Amino acid sequence: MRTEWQNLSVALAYAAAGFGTSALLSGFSFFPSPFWPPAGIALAAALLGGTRLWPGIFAGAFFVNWRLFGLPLPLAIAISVVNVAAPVFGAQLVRWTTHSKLPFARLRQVVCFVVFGAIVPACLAASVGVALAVAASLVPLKGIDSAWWRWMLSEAGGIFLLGPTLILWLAHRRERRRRGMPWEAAAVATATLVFAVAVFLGIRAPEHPFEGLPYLLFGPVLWLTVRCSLRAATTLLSAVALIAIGGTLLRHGPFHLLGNSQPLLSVGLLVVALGISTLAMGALVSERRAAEEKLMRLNETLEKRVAERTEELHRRATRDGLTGLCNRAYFFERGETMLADARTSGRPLAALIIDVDGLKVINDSYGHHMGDAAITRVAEACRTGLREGDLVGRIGGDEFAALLPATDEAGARKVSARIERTLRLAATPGLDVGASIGVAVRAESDTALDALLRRADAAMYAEKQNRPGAGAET
Ligand SMILES: Nc1nc2c(ncn2[C@@H]2O[C@H](COP(=O)(O)OP(=O)(O)OP(=O)(O)O)[C@@H](O)[C@H]2O)c(=O)[nH]1
Repeated sequence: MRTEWQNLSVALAYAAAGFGTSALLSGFSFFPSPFWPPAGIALAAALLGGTRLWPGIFAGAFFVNWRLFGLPLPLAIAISVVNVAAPVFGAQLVRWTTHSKLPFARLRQVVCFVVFGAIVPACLAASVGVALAVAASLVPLKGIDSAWWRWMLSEAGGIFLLGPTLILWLAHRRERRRRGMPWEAAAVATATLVFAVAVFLGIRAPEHPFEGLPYLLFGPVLWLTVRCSLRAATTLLSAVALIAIGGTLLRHGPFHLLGNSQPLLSVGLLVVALGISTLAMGALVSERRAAEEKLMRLNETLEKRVAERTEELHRRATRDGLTGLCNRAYFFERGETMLADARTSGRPLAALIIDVDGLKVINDSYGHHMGDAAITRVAEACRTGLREGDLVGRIGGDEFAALLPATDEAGARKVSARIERTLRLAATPGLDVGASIGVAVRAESDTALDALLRRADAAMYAEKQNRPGAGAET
């Protein structure tokens, strides 16, 4: 059902554009028309709808050729077939070569659109159309080349007049907006339209000061392309082109100064040149944005990796690889700070030295992996036995140290007992690990951590002497 409605819309749009064009151009010889906007409608339909919209294009073209131009039925059918075949073929070529219905994001796509979507269909339509017109004696043999150029340029002009604008509006692609952009677009578009009206409608041809004025239009149209959006730029281009056509038909505007007999073809050339420049510039802007976005994503990934690596390096520099506790260097670095804080505040600070019992025996009897497991178990017991805010580290092969802020000797002994109990509870068949723990508390004379730890070490040694035989069991 949707396809039928779309075909009907295409047919009506094509017929209305053909009707409007022929009404506008009634003062000119209409065959071939010097400007053909329905070609833009046909290309947009073929590009967005694919081959399924050919009946709509054919119906619109047939109405125009038969009823409006009054061509004999066979010629009307033949030219309508050309009117369908050229855009459908061109659109298929564009889709094959760009893999897109919206071929304006890359410069390569724009080149494909210009060549396959505009030049190829325009040349195809002009060649077959003029041949048919000559065969039907509508165009004299000696006027074949001018008819061909006129037909070709009118198709190409029609395509650039409406094609990209229709495609961009009908594709419903959401465009990224910048703050303030609508105001900027409105201001530039209004100024440009006023300028176009002044140049093409305001001044009659003989009084026109300068035939090059229309080329100033490149500025604002390209401005909109770069600063706002391609859709805004092509819409402005379509509006300016309609003003230029209207003014030129009324014998106003600068193109009558050129002394050529086909001023509308000059309008057509202007529209084609403006259209190609706008699409090319739009593609360059879109490519630059895509590159910037890619760079931003790369940057984010890189920053994430650097943060991860930094964290990893910090972990390796400060942590013991086997137990995950602070390593010796980091324990001393943080421990000195804790001692300094305790000295400043006058609060107690307790130190524990925890030494694994009989690790050598475990290693020798059961292998180093069991020795490692014993070390890990003691580390785990220390971790669970301590509070948050305490500091614990592995400062030697089988030796751990802990600093307990705001803790006196009695408190430290409780912690020591807790660690020993945890170790006893963790005993498993095959691995019974014990540890000797020495306790010391900060003295006023302790200016460095070493002194405090040495006293705790001596206490641990004394403890170890009292409980010989700690080690492994099977
Ligand atoms: N498996 C393993 N063994 C280690 C590691 N670091 C040190 N050791 C070993 O631990 C043992 C420590 O020996 P000692 O200082 O005599 O201590 P011990 O055997 O526990 O004896 P006591 O402390 O008197 O109970 C040595 O054999 C070291 O090789 C380690 O990371 N893994």
